[in-house]
Amino acid sequence: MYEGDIASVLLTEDEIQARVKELAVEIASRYPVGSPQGDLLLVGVLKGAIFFMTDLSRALPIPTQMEFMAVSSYGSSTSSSGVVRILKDLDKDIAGRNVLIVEDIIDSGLTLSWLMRNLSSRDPASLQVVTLLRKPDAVRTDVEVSMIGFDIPNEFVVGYGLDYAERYRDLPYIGTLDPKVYEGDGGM
Ligand SMILES: O=P(O)(O)OC[C@H]1O[C@H](OP(=O)(O)OP(=O)(O)O)[C@H](O)[C@@H]1O
Ligand SMILES: Nc1nc2[nH]cnc2c(=O)[nH]1
Repeated sequence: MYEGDIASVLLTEDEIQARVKELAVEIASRYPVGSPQGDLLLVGVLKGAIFFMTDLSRALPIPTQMEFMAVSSYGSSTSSSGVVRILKDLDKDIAGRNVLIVEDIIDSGLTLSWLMRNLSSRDPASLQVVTLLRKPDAVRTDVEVSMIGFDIPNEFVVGYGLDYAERYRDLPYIGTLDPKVYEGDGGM
């Protein structure tokens, strides 16, 4: 699939799945079952986190509920516009709940720091973040992310939910794109 478009495989399907299971154990140890705040509420950030969210929720040995929010700051470019837009808001009130934001990637950190501010203002009992991937620039942002799948180099990656111009999300692994794909698009 996508013959010739992928320059290198950064994380194989097996590596991703093994790490997701480890993260699930870590998360379960942080949230006691039967807490007065009810089941842990996973807030998946669409569209990129879709596969991470579904794999993680099924690997978690504790009951969870799911909400989704769609935000966009990239459009069809490979760098953040810096302007975060809500494309779909949560369906439910999160006041008093234990909320875990499920992100696919933290790159500039703009999306996450905006999300943290936005969701904190809705008075959850607790608000934490798990991200599958983190890039070097994200380390400089003010948001504390305690659960990280992989620290990756500063390269534009696709697959396992991550797209370039809406393509490649359906790859089961994470890889880098051959420059020929975005040359001429003005995206990089
Ligand atoms: O740390 P940042 O530089 O803000 O980048 C991270 C965000 O960028 C991607 O979303 P995108 O806006 O591309 O939307 P998508 O998930 O629908 O592809 C990704 O899913 C993160 O949410
Ligand atoms: N597909 C994709 N989306 C991103 N959003 C922020 N960084 C990235 C990246 O490296 N790849």
